[in-house]
Amino acid sequence: MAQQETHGFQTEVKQLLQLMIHSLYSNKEIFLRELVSNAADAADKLRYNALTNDALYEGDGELRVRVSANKEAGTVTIEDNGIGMTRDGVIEHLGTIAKSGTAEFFSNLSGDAAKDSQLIGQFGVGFYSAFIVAKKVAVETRAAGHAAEEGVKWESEGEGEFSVEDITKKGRGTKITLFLRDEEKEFADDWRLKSIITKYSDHISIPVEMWEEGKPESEGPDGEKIEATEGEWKGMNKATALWTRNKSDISDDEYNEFYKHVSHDYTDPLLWAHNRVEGKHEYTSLLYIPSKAPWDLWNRDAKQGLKLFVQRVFIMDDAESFMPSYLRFVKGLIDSNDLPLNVSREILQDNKVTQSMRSGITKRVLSMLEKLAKNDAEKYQKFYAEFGQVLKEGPAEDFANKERIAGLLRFSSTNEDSSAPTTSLEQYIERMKEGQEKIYYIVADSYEAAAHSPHLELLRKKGIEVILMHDRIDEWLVNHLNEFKEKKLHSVTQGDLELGDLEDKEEKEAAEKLAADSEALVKRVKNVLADKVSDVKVTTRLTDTPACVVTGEGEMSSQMIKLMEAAGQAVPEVKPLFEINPQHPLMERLDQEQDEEAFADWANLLLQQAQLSEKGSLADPSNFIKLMNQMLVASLK
Ligand SMILES: Nc1ncnc2c1ncn2[C@@H]1O[C@H](COP(=O)(O)OP(=O)(O)OP(=O)(O)O)[C@@H](O)[C@H]1O
Repeated sequence: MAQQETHGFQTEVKQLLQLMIHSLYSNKEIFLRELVSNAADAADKLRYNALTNDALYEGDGELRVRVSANKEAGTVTIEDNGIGMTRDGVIEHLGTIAKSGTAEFFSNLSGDAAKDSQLIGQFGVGFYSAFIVAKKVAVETRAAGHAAEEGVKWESEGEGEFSVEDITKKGRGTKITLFLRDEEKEFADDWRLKSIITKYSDHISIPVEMWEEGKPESEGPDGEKIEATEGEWKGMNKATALWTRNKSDISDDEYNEFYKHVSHDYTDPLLWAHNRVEGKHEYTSLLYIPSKAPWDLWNRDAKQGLKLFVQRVFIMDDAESFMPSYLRFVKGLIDSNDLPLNVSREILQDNKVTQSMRSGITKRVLSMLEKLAKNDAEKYQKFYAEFGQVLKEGPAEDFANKERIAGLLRFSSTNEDSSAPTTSLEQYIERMKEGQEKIYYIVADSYEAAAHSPHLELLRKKGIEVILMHDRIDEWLVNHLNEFKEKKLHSVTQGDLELGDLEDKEEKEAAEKLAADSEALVKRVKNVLADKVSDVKVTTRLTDTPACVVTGEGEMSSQMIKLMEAAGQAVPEVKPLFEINPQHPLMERLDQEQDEEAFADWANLLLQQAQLSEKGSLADPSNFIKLMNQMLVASLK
């Protein structure tokens, strides 16, 4: 059945090909890194499958990849004896992109080559990068364990379609031939290929070989005879698994290249930690923090996790059981000596060894970040800008490490004039006023809304710092983070301000006197707003604003209500507490209003104003405008 078929590429593949050719031209040589990387993965997969079926080796267990060039023909060939592909595999893997969220990713590209090339790099170009330099690519492959006649040849010019055809291929594995574009013929050169391989492939754990021509018999400098040598395939790389080597023998470049191999990322990592752990469980971990967030960081179905090896044998990609979700940006691998070689995802899920390793690895990442924050604040800021939001999921997810995670968080604060998150809770505590016992914070929709909130008036006047939270996740965060270093976190928009010793005796007395003097006003306001508010009180937090609304301690905050409403959830009606500032001219004016109807209008207007400032919207905006206009007309008379 030597049938040849033509297939169309999945739309996203066409887009990827287009974009790649146009945006990665300044970094063409990566095609070799990607293809050698795939060959090494194919060798890993074969080894894994052969664990339970030794026959797959077909008598050839020396896995390697060979790279060669043909100058006359203008071709480069990369050939491996790894797992190979079946006909169905070829059509699936070399015709589609299997990552979830791919279509969405492509719809977000801007069309600006420079910007898109960054994104494409993060997306991972893989096999298709062959078309950066090739006008045509031929893949001949045969899956391990299948008959020689079950080989397949895939061919494409990288435009809309590709063909597949049955062939006979004696050797197992995959041979990829690149027919170079005229302007890329420089790559069909052994020296050029060799220099790229040495740059990119030292960390690859199987030999990457090139053909070395034999030399005829010759004469040495003293006339002695030098024997002829035969041509042979020679390894160009160290070919030992990088993580098994001594740290001191591994260069930064090698760590960087290895990162690109395991992560399919395109940029250098920000940071890594390589450790051999001994004791109850033995394992090696090589953990990387990327410098850029991947495109699918927020995609629920995105693959995450570490590459898992057991006694140096590759077991699986994306082993998610070793890392909590709030550290899902960490890439790298672990190599365990304690897990069985036939371990599966299911077994990993509730396994004592996994749990103990997970706890060790989590702590390792946290200390890596703590060290970075301490030693290189600038680099930490870079990290935080990419992954801070994810880290904020930590306190809710990982109770045992709550305090350490909280220590890694950064916020905007009234201590700074910028929205940049640079304040740590530790710094906040260091700057706390004498007598201050709580960490004050506010959560709002934006930095501006938080920084300009009337709830901060008194605190600002007293020089008390407030943490300004304005990320979507912050409300969720403070729901799970009640204290840090034994200091309670206290919302300035909920319940009493609770200034404790920050208020001196005279202030307290003055406040009590004001409250007593305003009793009548409070009562009148309560009367007219009875069905709209839970209570009316004299404020302790305002100085320049006539009134504000707050929610009670333990009640749902207005920010939480907003989030739930936005998510389309039913929210129980919570009546706010209305706080008035009797010293404000508007309140003084209200106090003197004799006409009860006008008084009610004023009170309603002030309540709606306070709600608008708190929520950014009103349930009945036209009523607000009507009242407002009514007042304006009255003032014109
Ligand atoms: N030399 C090879 N031998 C066997 N299978 C291969 C080989 N090269 C590619 N494949 C198959 O094709 C798939 C797609 O490869 P491709 O390089 O496009 O993506 P990837 O390696 O899965 O991920 P990424 O795009 O992030 O590099 C691989 O997952 C693998 O199944």
